[in-house]
Amino acid sequence: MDSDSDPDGSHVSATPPRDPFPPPPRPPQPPPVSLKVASSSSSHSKPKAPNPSHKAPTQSSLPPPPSPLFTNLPFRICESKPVVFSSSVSSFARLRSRASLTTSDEKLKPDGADCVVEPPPVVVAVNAPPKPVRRKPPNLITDTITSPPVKPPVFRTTGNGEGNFVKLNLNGKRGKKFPSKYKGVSKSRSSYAFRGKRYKKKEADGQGESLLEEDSDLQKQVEDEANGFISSVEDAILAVKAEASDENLTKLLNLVYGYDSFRDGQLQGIKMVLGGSSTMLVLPTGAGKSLCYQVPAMILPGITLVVSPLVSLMIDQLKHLPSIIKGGLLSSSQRPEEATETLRKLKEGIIKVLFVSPERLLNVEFLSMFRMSLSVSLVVVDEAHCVSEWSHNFRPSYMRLKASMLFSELKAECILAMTATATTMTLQAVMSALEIPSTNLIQKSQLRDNFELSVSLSGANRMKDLLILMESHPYKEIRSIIVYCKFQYETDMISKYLRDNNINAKGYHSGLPAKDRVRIQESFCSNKIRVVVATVAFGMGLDKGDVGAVIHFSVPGSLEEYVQEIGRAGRDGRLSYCHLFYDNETYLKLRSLSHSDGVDEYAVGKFLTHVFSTETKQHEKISSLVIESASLKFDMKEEVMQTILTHLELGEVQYLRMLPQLNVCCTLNFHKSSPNTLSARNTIVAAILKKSHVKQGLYVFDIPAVASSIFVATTNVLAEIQTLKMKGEVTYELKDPAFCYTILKYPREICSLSSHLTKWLTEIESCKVRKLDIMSSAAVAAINVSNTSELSFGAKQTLSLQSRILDYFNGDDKCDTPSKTTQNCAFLRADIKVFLQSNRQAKFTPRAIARIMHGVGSPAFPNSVWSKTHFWGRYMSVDFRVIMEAAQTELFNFVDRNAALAT
Ligand SMILES: Nc1ncnc2c1ncn2[C@@H]1O[C@H](COP(=O)(O)OP(=O)(O)OP(=O)(O)O)[C@@H](O)[C@H]1O
Repeated sequence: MDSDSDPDGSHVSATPPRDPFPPPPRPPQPPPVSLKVASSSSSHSKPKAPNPSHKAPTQSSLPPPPSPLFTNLPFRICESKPVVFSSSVSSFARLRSRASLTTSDEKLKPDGADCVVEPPPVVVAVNAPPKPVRRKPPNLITDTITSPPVKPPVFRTTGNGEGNFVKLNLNGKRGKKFPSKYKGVSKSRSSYAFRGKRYKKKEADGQGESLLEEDSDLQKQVEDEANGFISSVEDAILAVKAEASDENLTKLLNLVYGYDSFRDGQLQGIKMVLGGSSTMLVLPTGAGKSLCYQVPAMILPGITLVVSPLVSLMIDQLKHLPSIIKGGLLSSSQRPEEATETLRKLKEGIIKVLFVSPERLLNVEFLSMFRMSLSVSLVVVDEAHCVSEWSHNFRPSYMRLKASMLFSELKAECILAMTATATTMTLQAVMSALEIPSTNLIQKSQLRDNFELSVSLSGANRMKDLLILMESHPYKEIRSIIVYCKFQYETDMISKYLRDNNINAKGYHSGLPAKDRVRIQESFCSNKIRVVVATVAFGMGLDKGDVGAVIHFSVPGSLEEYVQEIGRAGRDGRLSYCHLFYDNETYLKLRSLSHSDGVDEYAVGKFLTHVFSTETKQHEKISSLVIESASLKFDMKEEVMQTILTHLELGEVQYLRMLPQLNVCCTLNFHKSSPNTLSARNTIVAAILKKSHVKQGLYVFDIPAVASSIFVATTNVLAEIQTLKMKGEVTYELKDPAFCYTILKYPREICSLSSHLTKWLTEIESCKVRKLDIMSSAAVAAINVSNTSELSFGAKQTLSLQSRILDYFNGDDKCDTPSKTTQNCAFLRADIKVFLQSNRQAKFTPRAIARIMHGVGSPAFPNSVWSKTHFWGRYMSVDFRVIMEAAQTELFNFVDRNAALAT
């Protein structure tokens, strides 16, 4: 970790916060002692009521904090003339030199005396008119005023620490001691340790005994404090159980989290859940949605299951659970021992909140465990927009989270779906899948109002523009910054460029080893790294309060993505800066990439024929589809095939049932007994011998085929060969990851099914493109805001983007936005003709040709091969559909010409 910090970084982290009246820090946590432990203890010393004078000063009780005005944007990003899409865009550097002429910047520094910012006159709350907001100043590195000391309340530990995360040893630091149960009471502990040293010396002086007594007094005091804390939490829980009043809930909140009041929407959500009503909760990023399931989890009798799309997100959420709530995690990427340990704790009733991936949740064994012995009070669907194919982040596995399944299989009593970014259409889809009545929607503004949003038009000099931005006020003073890019290579390139220019930056993307990613995130959170240059892989669920700026190096794929990413900034409520570099080339590149998941009816038909082709139409037979070869054969990405299969399982007709993914090809080597001897006493080995072919003395077979032939599950076959391996009888190797499924019903005709599926997938593809167009048009509109009224250019850009975002989330996102692609091109057809003639050996579809013309690879036409063609990416600016139509015509002509030549 040390290698990540450099002199620049340590300077950044050492600088005290600028704000003389900082918002209360995340309150200290109580000692990590579970309710279960507490209930066995009878001697509770009642806690002292937290002394109000010990609380951190709240915003309302203090003079208004200094805050910059909108007009303090450091530069005028662009003149208010319409954007012209050409490569010769105005450079940011030139724009900045124009900006330096505006004098207001100098006068209105963000740390300047008590200026209170009036909020922009835009409705930011759906249900409420805009209120004047007192903005907190941004987090800056040049702060010189130290914060007033904040005395922690008595029973809470300092910081949230590692909480449950460490106890479950999820960080993999095996061999390290678990932190002390009373780790939180750090002061007492350290003085205890110190005294331990003194004790040795004093012992010699004959004073050891009295010190020993003193130490045990301290230990007792710590234990009493912990017990007292638990006792008061238990009392507060009992009070809420008796009456879930605002007062009782607020008491519990204060006790466990140290917060004085609930934020907008929290109390409403908690009460709905406690009342057993399934609820859809839409609150902005950083609004505190997690609290809406954590508080009920303390009250409700059964387990709270939290379904999350990403393991990193789950780990983060587990880490942030208050220590009083015992949590656990189950995901498919876990080691078996970890999963076993979590399951044990679940069965013993130790775990109250279980984070689980959707795949794991729907695992047959998992479901049966719940059915048999565990009761689920609440199922939380986090990032619930993933349920809908109309969201920016659709996950096929989330499609399985249907209310019918959650209620019938898990016997869940209530569902809480949460998101910060969902359009009306997405919300409808989510609520319908989860059977949440429209009356149970709690929706607040989907955008916080502490962002200063800006956009500039950029071009070939984007890196330079970024550097200029980061070296100008206020960015140069901001302590923590995230720069979002679209491509992995950009993160390395830009972070290096920034480092070369003395900015402490690190690149982050999903291609990095997990331990490096964890290290970078930790270094960023502890301010050892100032700037993280990341792809979308960074930040989901990241709750670092003092991120002062988010910069988009490239246009995001949708307004949802933009809102999620800027949502990492200003989570402490302070004013934060979000700048977006818009460039036409990236927009076109992303638009092309939006077509990479598209499919044709022809390919879907071929795929379905394969899925439903079994020698004998045998029901309950386990079929498999080897991912790599199928992907090549049908020219479809793995996710697309998974989406189709999931639809076949969960659509109006259930054609099949998905089984866990598996490496299906097994190569077996017999070592001790001969294969025939073993098969005589083992039915699975007998079936293996029947279904294998022998290659160089090794038996090669398909696991699902063997399992089907003797009517057992694939897991039984795997378990058996594993047992034989333990006995030294065999060794084996597995390969070919595959989708496995059992057919329940054969479609009457493949044609109409493939046409129906293609229509659905094409709508999803168009939805993706439309989202990018809407994002792009919002950015361009902000660049083009006129600068005639008294509002500053920065304020106008903020207003422009805010209103676009809110309109989008509240309105009809199906409306068409004019595309910036060209609809025709004189040489297109002639070029396609030449392309076909020079690649006679390949079998193209119109889509494959359009992808090549757009410079987008696919499984059957990979970049590595096709980027060498002269036409690669040549028609990126021409609408994809226009190219497909031209390609179709030319393909027909090509076939006709060849047929004519042949006759
Ligand atoms: N009532 C409250 N008062 C003060 N702080 C709060 C309150 N509720 C939550 N918080 C704090 O707000 C921060 C953000 O909470 P949380 O991570 O739950 O947000 P979120 O809505 O899930 O955001 P995202 O959608 O971006 O993940 C946390 O640090 C949390 O402790």
